[in-house]
Amino acid sequence: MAEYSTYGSVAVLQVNNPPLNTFTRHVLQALVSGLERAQRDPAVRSIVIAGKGPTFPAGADLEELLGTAAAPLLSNLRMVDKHVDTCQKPIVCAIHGTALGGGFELALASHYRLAVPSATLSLPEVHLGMLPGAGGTQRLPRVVGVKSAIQLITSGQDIKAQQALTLGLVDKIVQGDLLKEAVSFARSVEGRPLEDRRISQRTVPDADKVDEVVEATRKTILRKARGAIAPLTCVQAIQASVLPFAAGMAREADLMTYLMTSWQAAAQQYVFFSEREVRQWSHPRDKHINFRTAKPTVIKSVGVVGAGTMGAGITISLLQAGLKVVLLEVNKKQLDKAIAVIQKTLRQKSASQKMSQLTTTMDYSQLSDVDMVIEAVFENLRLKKEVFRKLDVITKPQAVLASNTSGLDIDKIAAATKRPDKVVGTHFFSPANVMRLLENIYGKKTSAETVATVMQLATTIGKVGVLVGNCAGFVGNRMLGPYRSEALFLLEEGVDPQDVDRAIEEFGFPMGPFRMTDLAGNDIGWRRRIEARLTTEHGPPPDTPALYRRGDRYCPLPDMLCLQGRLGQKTGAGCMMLQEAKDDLTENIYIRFRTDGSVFDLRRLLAHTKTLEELILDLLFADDCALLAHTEAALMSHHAPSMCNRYDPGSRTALPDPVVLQMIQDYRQEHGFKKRTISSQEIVERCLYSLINEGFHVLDEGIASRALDIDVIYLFGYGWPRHTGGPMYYVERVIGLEKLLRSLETYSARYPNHSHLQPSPLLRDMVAKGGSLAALGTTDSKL
Ligand SMILES: CCCCCCCC(=O)CC(=O)SCCNC(=O)CCNC(=O)[C@H](O)C(C)(C)COP(=O)(O)OP(=O)(O)OC[C@H]1O[C@@H](n2cnc3c(N)ncnc32)[C@H](O)[C@@H]1OP(=O)(O)O
Ligand SMILES: NC(=O)C1=CN([C@@H]2O[C@H](COP(=O)(O)OP(=O)(O)OC[C@H]3O[C@@H](n4cnc5c(N)ncnc54)[C@H](O)[C@@H]3O)[C@@H](O)[C@H]2O)C=CC1
Repeated sequence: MAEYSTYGSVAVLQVNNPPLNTFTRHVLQALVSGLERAQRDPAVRSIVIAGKGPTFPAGADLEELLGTAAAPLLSNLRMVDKHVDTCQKPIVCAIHGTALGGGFELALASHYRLAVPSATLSLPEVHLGMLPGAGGTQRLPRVVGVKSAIQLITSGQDIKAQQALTLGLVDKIVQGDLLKEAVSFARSVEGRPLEDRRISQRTVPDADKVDEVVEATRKTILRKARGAIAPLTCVQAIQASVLPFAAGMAREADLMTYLMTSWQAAAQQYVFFSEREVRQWSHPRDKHINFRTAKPTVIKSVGVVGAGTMGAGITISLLQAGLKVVLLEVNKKQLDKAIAVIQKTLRQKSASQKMSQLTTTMDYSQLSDVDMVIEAVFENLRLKKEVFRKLDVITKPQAVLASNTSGLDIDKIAAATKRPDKVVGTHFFSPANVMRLLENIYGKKTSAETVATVMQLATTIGKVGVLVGNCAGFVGNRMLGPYRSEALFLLEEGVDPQDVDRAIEEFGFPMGPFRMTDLAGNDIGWRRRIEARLTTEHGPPPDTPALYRRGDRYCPLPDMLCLQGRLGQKTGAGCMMLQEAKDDLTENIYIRFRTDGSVFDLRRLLAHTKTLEELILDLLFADDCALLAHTEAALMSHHAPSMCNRYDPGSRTALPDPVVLQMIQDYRQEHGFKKRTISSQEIVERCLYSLINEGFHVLDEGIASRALDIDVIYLFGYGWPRHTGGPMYYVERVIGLEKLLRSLETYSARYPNHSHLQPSPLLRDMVAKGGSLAALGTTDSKL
């Protein structure tokens, strides 16, 4: 637990609690005993504390901290802190690996800190809904000042050894044998006065600015982490660091108690464990196929097909993980643009050597040797099937073929090949090199080995892989459907897009549904609806009532906006919406043939073709002309105004657009909707409860095996506020299943034709029988 040894006058205490040397009460007890022994022994003149194996202690053991052992754990932790801080013999911490939370706090309580260059320090408690409650909020500001301490503690960010040296958090970076160096360092400081080495005795350097700093940070936190109590409570604790040390510690302890008993801390700790538990996947339809039984294929090289937004991001992710990539694109201009984006991003990450792992091509035969292909071409089933047919012929037989489709049928794509067992969905999220989620979709014939391979790929590239079943939209986008529909229905009834966004953002989402659509592009959903024959490029399908599709309520507002060229704010650089371009439709929508440079009005072309997708397909496969459709499609949206908001040139701030507001008002009038005042609570409930209700359907159908899979998808792919634990956790632990059911019953009685408000049978059943979401699923839960 804590091994004691002596090297002449130096006592060495090595924490030995593999794999992370976390502090359990027994580890802490052993540390206390070791410290007492060292203090008692007159032959010992200095002490070194280190971690055995791969790391210095990574903090308190969460399972103990959250369970019944919390009280003895905390009291032992305080005892260690006291022993260290008051010790009359110099204590040197020798840091390697990750000194996190209580581990870093122990180091701060010591007199000297040495670290290897690769060491990382941090106080990540805020991510667990807590604060650094072992003196971290009091000692860190005494070293780095209140301003930096607030920044480091409220972000929980990593501090690399070199940065720690600059900040004065470590005294020396050790290049060679850490323990040997620490012992000799300890020997060199024996007998020196210790008072100025005790951080607790120092004063905060920027104490006079504390109120100013706190006020400024509060505003940032309220904007960035709306609804989360831990960051603001951390600030309160840090604010107390200007008081005498003992008073500050007492304040820290009170605030820690408050946080530890809050529902948000429990929610965030659930997130921590769920993020890890999704790796322990099992096949929802056959529990014998799971992470233990299925062996992944080793992937060393990956082909990426399509160098658009997603292809470029996926390529960056793969290169950063050290994989070889062959990036294929049919449009030379697009390929060049992607290469520039990849180069720039890798350069920013100081990873230019990774570019040597990249081959770019327009020739499919270059994919003959890769271990796996990830397809990221346009979202069109016919095109994807065509691409997979080609890949099946060209790639080696054992290669895995994955599609990045955001919702198309994996089985249909697989059927285009002679290796459906090797076909799988790998749904990345935009920006693919930033977003942590990888939604992996197995088809009817996907083999266990293929599933294991893509789940392993997620880990290899630093993503959180979640295994889900195949259905339209899979888990994430399928649940988003009802949420978006309900947001639109709210517009019909009287609220403005900005009201909906505000309510959802106040709940904690970084962006409401309308700002999100503006950013992603309103045309994405439009194309999907056109493909699903819910609408056409010219308006509702013939003989279709304006407000209904297949018997269900439908809001055509987004289609109407698209028809007006209001496609949203694209994520591309320099993209902005110009007020003057609003009504300029024909100029934006065109396709240019490279052969003679002639420009065709897309609207006129469409009049002779079935769908926009089919037109693009025809052009892609035509030999006599190279299509600039992608560029033109981007152009279309670059120049078009946004769906619901106005963006001043150079700004991403959404402003209400009077033209859109007028259009919604006219629409209400035309369809006889009476404007009424709707509360933020109703907005949040109708949008989020309908999304969560769909989550119950998803569980019922076995598309997701566990509620935690859904939570992880929403937390890591859709910006669901982390402090609430995810949609399913939130509804069960905070709202209550019974309340959800009653609310859905009320809303569905009021809106009987909003089918997504009809409570799911699983929800009804669970309320009737008192079931719990945590109990559903396949693996043993830690919680
Ligand atoms: C007045 C009141 C006084 C209150 C005093 C409170 C004292 C405090 O200030 C409170 C604390 O210390 S809270 C803990 C702070 N430490 C952390 O948050 C570290 C969390 N861990 C990590 O970041 C990564 O695991 C890490 C970077 C360390 C390693 O990452 P890897 O990717 O290498 O490994 P993982 O897959 O994440 O982890 C391996 C297994 O270990 C489990 N685990 C990780 N951290 C744990 C921890 N702190 N406690 C218990 N289990 C932990 C993790 O779940 C995983 O388990 P399996 O999935 O079963 O393998
Ligand atoms: N953009 C997003 O936020 C997300 C998109 N997706 C999915 O990823 C896929 C790609 O989306 P984006 O990157 O946004 O599209 P995009 O339009 O930016 O890029 C598609 C690229 O594929 C290329 N392409 C077309 N046919 C090709 C072929 N036969 N061979 C090689 N390249 C070909 C195009 O020239 C274009 O560069 C779609 O299935 C989409 O639904 C998934 C998650 C998020």
